[in-house]
Amino acid sequence: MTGLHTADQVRAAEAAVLARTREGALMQRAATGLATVCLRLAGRGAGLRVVLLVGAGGNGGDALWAGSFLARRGAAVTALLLDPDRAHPAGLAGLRRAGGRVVRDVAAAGLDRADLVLDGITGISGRGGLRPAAADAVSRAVAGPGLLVAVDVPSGVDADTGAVAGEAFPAQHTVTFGAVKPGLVVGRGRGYAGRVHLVDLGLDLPAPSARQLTDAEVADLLPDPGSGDDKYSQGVVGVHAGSATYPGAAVLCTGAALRTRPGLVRYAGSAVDGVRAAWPEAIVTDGRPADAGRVQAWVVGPGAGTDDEAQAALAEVLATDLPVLVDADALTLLARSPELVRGRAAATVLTPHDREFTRFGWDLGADRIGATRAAAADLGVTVLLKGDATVVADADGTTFVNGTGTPWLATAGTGDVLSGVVGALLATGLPAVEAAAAGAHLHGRAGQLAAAAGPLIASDVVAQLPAAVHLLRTGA
Ligand SMILES: NC(=O)C1=CN([C@@H]2O[C@H](COP(=O)(O)OP(=O)(O)OC[C@H]3O[C@@H](n4cnc5c(N)ncnc54)[C@H](O)[C@@H]3O)[C@@H](O)[C@H]2O)[C@@H](O)CC1
Ligand SMILES: Nc1ncnc2c1ncn2[C@@H]1O[C@H](COP(=O)(O)OP(=O)(O)O)[C@@H](O)[C@H]1O
Ligand SMILES: [K+]
Repeated sequence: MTGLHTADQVRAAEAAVLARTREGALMQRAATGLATVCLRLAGRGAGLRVVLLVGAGGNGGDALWAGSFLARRGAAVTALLLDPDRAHPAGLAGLRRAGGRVVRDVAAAGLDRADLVLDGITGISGRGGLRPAAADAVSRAVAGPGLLVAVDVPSGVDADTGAVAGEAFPAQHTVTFGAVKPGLVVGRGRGYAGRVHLVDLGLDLPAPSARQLTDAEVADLLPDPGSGDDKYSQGVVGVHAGSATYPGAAVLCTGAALRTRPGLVRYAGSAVDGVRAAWPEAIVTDGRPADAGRVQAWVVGPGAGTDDEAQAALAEVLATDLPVLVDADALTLLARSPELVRGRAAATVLTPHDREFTRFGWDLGADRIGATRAAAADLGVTVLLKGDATVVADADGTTFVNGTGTPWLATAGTGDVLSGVVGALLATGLPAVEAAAAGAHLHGRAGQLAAAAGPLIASDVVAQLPAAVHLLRTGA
């Protein structure tokens, strides 16, 4: 598990270490880790042309100390001071002692011929978009040839939310200290962080504010059937999806449920012919959900339409004492009568994309974790907010950020596949927030496998689910 810790959590943990170590020791530990990653990425120290973008705070201090370390390894290091009067004094003196050059004029920094640019403008205390001088230096760094490495957090990115208010440093790598911050893996910040490298500072951290699952953890949530299992004991999932006009959603959702946990999938709805033809393994009825037979969880909504019949089916499954996943058209219906889920005793999982999310009247600003948590608390449900980094939150605040997937998943029908995957996991009896987070992880891995063969369509993701389960278990 990767724990995601907020800036305040890291600051508090750092304060405890600062109180018992000599001055500067923690920063030098961070800077040594940073320089070590830089040497690995660059492949050499000798002759390396390094430019440090140095802001007014501790983040600039890290860059300066890492610069002295690199200079001692033979690198030609230039520090560009963006706020010269406030540059970290000890870090600056250290760099000068190591033979580094210090400039105030961006034109003199050599960004047009740098091998490596270290962004030490702002870290966890940065606020808002970059100020003009910093923004100018960043755009020159981007135009130049150097590898772009952010120190702790890409400057201009909010460490907690990933919000980017103006200009920001588009890092290829981010070397972060003590803990991974949420803003590096969610929202727009994810795109600015590039590959994230964690330098362990030995901090005593509290419980993380959010978590990212690993392959092995998701594999543990998907145990193989045992000798005592039969087709019912692994959890039976019911799917109410599709319509005569949109049979595809029913086929994708049912197929995804079968490919995730092929015990038994029951389908109820008007796309019955299409489902039967595609998946002879499913047990189908063209009647209402109540006619389908016993299930342990329901998926309702993909392609199901918003007519009276769809409304009745939604009300019917929500009136059961079973876990229910509400997606797509059923979200449009639910947004009109959210009282249907308030106070349900069994779990309800909502899987909106951005437009479906705002239909509930919830604000979706730049803080996707905060918005998802607030929505979950509002209705007392589990919310899975889709996106390039899908966020899952429970009403009690438990939060996961998904770390798998590919932009190729931005294609019609992949959301229907996700519903089937999560529905199947809900039927196995997993707590809703774990089923949703594990389902998003598995769906993303299946998408990555499908994308490896070229542009993917949603049925490719269904086809790759068994291989993705294998990958989670074996790493291969
Ligand atoms: N205190 C310590 O011993 C340690 C500090 N660490 C580093 O220190 C950082 C935190 O340092 P600070 O709290 O001093 O603050 P930061 O270095 O994160 O930045 C705050 C400074 O940047 C300026 N600033 C804020 N927003 C800006 C914007 N939009 N454009 C331009 N400038 C802006 C402010 O004037 C402020 O002085 C961490 O991210 C980490 O890199 C690490 O070295 C770990 C140890
Ligand atoms: N840029 C992206 N990068 C990664 N995954 C994405 C991206 N855009 C969308 N996805 C994923 O693709 C799926 C799309 O779901 P959805 O919008 O409901 O599509 P549909 O309704 O056509 O099935 C979600 O799982 C979402 O997280
Ligand atoms: K930075």
